[in-house]
Amino acid sequence: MKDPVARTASPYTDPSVKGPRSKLLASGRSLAVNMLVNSVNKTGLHPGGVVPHHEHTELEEELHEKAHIDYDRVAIVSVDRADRNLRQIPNPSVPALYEDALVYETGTAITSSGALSAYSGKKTGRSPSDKRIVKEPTSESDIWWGPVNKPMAPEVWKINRERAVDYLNTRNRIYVVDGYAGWDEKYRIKVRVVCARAYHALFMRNMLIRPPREELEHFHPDYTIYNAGSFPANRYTEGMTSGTSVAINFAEKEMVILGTEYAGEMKKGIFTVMFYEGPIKHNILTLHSSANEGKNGDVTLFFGLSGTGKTTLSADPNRALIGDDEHCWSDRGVFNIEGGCYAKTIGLSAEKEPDIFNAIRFGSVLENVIFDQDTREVDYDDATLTENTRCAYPIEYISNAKIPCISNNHPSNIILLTCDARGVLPPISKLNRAQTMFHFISGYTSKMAGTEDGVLEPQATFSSCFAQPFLALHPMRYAKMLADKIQEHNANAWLLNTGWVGAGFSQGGKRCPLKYTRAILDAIHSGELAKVEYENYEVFNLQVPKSCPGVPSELLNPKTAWTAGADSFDREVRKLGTLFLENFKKYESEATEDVIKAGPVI
Ligand SMILES: Nc1ncnc2c1ncn2[C@@H]1O[C@H](COP(=O)(O)OP(=O)(O)O)[C@@H](O)[C@H]1O
Ligand SMILES: C=C(OP(=O)(O)O)C(=O)O
Ligand SMILES: [Mn+2]
Repeated sequence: MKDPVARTASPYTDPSVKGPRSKLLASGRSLAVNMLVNSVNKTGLHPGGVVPHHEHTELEEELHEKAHIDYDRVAIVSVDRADRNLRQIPNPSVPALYEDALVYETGTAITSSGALSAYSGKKTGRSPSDKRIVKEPTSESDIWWGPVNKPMAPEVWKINRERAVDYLNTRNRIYVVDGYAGWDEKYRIKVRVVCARAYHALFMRNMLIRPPREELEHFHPDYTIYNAGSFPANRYTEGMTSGTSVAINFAEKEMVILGTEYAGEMKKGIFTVMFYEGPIKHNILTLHSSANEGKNGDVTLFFGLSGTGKTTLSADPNRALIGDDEHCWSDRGVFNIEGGCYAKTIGLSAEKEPDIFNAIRFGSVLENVIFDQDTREVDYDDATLTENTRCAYPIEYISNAKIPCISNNHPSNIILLTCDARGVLPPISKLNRAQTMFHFISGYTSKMAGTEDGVLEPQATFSSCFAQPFLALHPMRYAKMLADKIQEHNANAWLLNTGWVGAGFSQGGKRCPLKYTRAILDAIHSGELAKVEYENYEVFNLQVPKSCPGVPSELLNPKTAWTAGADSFDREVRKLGTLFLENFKKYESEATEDVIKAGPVI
């Protein structure tokens, strides 16, 4: 008999739901072809939601009927773990999650290196415009309201929460994963994830810190995530602008996900919780950065938006990995928030990124990759489904990870990563205090295709603290904390452009080869780069080295590196400089004079 759990609402995860994908699967074509056609032909899907409207009405009626018959099940998910006909699987093992994912989630498979390959359906990146914070008295006056944190009325929260819980309760199997966020016991929060897909459960098992078995027995979560991502929000619910909704309620300490199966929403949701609780409760600074530690215990932080190189550059054979994405800086040092890494896999190769390549094995979750049906070899160059192909693995899969992921030392080097598709910012510049604050508050990068829904080509973006989509409080609050910490601990700061050199993306330049970026980092860590001669880079007034071991000197100054003509160079420099100045206007009233003056001069 067919297990009723397979009756999920998404044509991506259920062949019995009529949709483009199920028809293709029935036709017996290879997965790669199905995926290819499917990614092009999404016309059967409602533009705003995961499920075509005509398909979900029938399903919804059924769900409502069930909910009325057995309404007290709502409480089962939220309070009571007892099994009343419903299979709740608390903290399943990795093999058990593999088995369930393979049986109940169409398209899921084991790849040749032993990783679990899963598909997130229509959403293959985060949906920042569908993120909401519940407006309630305990957090209202602290939250930085605006385009990042849009308010959700408590009534709407209740509707969405109940919709998610009802949906989860109609599943024959739901998974409960418990873990910690934060390696420092003093500051960590206990997180519970309740979800319908084994893929999501394994993802969060990898990304949270895995408690010892005995600590799971009496685990009382601080925060609970209800992930009903394969079921949409009701677009007619007030305030819903699409079928996707990602909402956080700081008073209830809950998060509800509807209408997106992209697993990254969960980890970044917890990150927002840490951006809220860190400064408010503990006076610690939450950072969108990776971190690693040298043999002498010197810590480097790599701040940067998605795609700038946090994950890639923090995995360094000469340095112990503390974490690849989310950290806190307390008065005791730096700790990782997560128990795993979430690496981009597009273009991945064993030669260029051996640590990450070797981490893709049994227990790792590959997301939205294409693999050969016969050999199960993954084609990491295939972006058919998305540029944002990913792998989530436990941090101990990186052989030189530092476990516990915490350092009692304060950072010696602060690296602000940017991926400038204009080729205007130098590959490396040394920053003084004021420049560090200017660039941290500005948070410039070129957003590349992939991680966020709808971004298809490089877009100049300014994202304060290199973390705007995740900030809970006003950016200046974090910036001031950073300034104090840098001052107190006397850290060096650098601006490192992992983006285009020689010319911009639109003039046919190319991205700085990874080997040069790594050589720059080696020179920073060995202390050599601090000793070379520097020159001033006009307009931006950045100090750039005249030489760096392992890097062709002509690449170091964009003016000498530029191959597309002096006119276009001047134009691009001015354009980017102007964008910086315009963006900074909104912070001028709160920034000090020296920081305002540290920007470009045109
Ligand atoms: N010079 C470079 N430095 C860092 N990453 C680079 C460079 N050139 C290409 N890349 C690629 O850019 C991507 C950087 O992404 P990632 O490290 O995941 O960023 P983040 O963790 O900040 O989101 C990787 O796919 C990496 O292979
Ligand atoms: C998972 C993410 O992190 P990053 O791209 O910074 O690695 C994200 O931004 O969704
Ligand atoms: Mn990353």
